[in-house]
Amino acid sequence: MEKVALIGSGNWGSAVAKIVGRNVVKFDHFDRNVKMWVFEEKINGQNLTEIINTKHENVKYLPGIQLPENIIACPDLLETCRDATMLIFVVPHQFVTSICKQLKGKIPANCKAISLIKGIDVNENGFRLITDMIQDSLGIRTCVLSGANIANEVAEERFCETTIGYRDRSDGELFKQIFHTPTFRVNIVEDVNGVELCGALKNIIAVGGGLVDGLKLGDNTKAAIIRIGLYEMRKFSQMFYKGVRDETFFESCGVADLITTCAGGRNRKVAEAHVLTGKPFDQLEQEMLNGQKLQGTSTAKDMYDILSKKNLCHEFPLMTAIYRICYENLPPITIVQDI
Ligand SMILES: NC(=O)c1ccc[n+]([C@@H]2O[C@H](COP(=O)([O-])OP(=O)(O)OC[C@H]3O[C@@H](n4cnc5c(N)ncnc54)[C@H](O)[C@@H]3O)[C@@H](O)[C@H]2O)c1
Ligand SMILES: O=P(O)(O)OC[C@H](O)CO
Repeated sequence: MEKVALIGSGNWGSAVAKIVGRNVVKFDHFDRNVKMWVFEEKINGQNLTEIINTKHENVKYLPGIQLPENIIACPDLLETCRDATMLIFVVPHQFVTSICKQLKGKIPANCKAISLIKGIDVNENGFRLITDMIQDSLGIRTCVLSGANIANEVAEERFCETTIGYRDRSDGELFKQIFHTPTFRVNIVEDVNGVELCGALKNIIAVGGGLVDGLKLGDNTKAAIIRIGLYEMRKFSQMFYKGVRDETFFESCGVADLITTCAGGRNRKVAEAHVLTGKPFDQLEQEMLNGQKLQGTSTAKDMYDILSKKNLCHEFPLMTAIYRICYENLPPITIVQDI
């Protein structure tokens, strides 16, 4: 019997909880109850976990969407994961290190994981993919899921696709069972690194998409940013991870996610507001996202740290320009002057 646990309950975590809660009851080999770890907070004096478990709605991060009653919100990370055999990591990437530290040695040996996180981990020793962090620190095989998946649209059951990257095909197929629905179509591919890098790097390009929207440069410019962005994403991925496949960039995790995120994502929205108001990104994140996290600016910084250390900035002019606009106060128009 497989037992699924969700680590995270933000906008995407809650949308995914709706899918997973409904899917596990369709198969005999899944336990029907799914615990979901919630980073506890008070909403009008009441714990968010209590609200989710009574109202069956995450009123802060996914308001208006009913969650299945077999999704059980839990404020204790170890309690959530203690007897799980399938872990779904769906938190902003900056929190993964601390979560893995807490889980080390505390989860069953037969556990498998999947990361729905779009970001990379950079420290003084270099950078790591989130799936590698989870796999190395917990000693469990880890897949990745990434695609053109704006959480609210997925939660409203509007048709879309997504991509699961696996190392072991049986893991890919098992995870597909808990995610695939007629309106959330899953394709599985044997390219964990490629799928994950697409999801992480597209957040930087989404900031670029928002900058050109704020500058009102029009659709041709936006298309150019998307094309150059896709080119730099593939170049970086294949430069650092030799097995990354060209075909992965044609999956939902690749070109489709880039289009969606440059059209309707949070990174795009906040970057546009940065141009229109002149306010810094961290202030706009606070003002506009109601506790949700922006990933694109911090990933742009992470990328710049990697590229500058390796003297490669000139090979990635778009990502470098986006970093400089976000962190060195360069005027937004330099996005089209420096590429
Ligand atoms: N929202 C989307 O449309 C979407 C879609 C696909 C992928 N993703 C990716 O999914 C991942 C999770 O994003 P999200 O949208 O679910 O989150 P979010 O930005 O909506 O919410 C932030 C979450 O972080 C939690 N949090 C705050 N402080 C914390 C701490 N110290 N430790 C642990 N958790 C803390 C909050 O409680 C909240 O659940 C990200 O990597 C994101 O890029 C998001
Ligand atoms: O809202 P964003 O910019 O974090 O993007 C959300 C998803 O990653 C789109 O697939």
